[in-house]
Amino acid sequence: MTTKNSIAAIVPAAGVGSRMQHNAPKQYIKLAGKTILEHTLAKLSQLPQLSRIVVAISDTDPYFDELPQIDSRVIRASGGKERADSVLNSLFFLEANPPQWVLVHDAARPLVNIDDINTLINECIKANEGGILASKVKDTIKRGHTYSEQTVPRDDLWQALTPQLFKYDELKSALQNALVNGVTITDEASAIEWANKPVKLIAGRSDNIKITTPEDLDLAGFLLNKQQNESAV
Ligand SMILES: Nc1ccn([C@@H]2O[C@H](COP(=O)(O)OP(=O)(O)OP(=O)(O)O)[C@@H](O)[C@H]2O)c(=O)n1
Ligand SMILES: C[C@](O)(CO)[C@H](O)COP(=O)(O)O
Repeated sequence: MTTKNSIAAIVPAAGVGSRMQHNAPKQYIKLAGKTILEHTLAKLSQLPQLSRIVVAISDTDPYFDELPQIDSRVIRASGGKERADSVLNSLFFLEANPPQWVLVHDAARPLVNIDDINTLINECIKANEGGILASKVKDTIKRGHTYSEQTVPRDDLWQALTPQLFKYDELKSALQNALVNGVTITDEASAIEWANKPVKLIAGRSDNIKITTPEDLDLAGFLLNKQQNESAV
């Protein structure tokens, strides 16, 4: 029996961080005194409406179990080959006692704003539709490889962020069907779109960056320190 409007978080944290070119997966890089994953989990622990926080971790990850416990709701699940596989594994992990909604948030996005997450949750539950945090594209976008072939009209272009919030049953079936059909899935919304279901776009702060390459670290470290100083006041 699924509790109405119950929400479980899923945190994909099983990547290797190849683009970061670091000797450990990027989610374990320390910024402002804690690992990126600890910062992200500390953010989600500020959401009382989350029943569980499932963290998808590689089975060969030697770091996660060494971290201090952030929140009693945090549970380790097995990651997968790709991000979508890690999310689907986490959905299967929850199937014995499924929530109504799942909030999927990248471990690599520790800067997320709590008010943005609450807005996403409130708007989606009010509309009874899934949705994502996204930020309007601010730059001119070009399509091409080594030469610009096209300037892409940007009036209705958004950059998808996380969290992404969807009904448990809808996301599980959409992800399974998309992956079985060989569809490239880089976020949960792309699976939901493939299933021809609506995805609400909720404007979120553009400093909710995904820490991906080395040049992201200085900015992320500065912003995490700033957030910690602000919350200490
Ligand atoms: N098989 C995977 C791959 C990625 N992720 C997670 O998905 C999030 C976003 O993915 P990305 O930024 O691409 O992380 P990596 O895959 O680790 O980075 P890279 O592509 O540079 O290897 C990260 O928190 C990452 O840990 C995951 O849980 N399982
Ligand atoms: C889910 C995501 O963060 C939305 O922008 C993005 O698609 C993850 O992509 P990645 O290549 O797995 O980092």
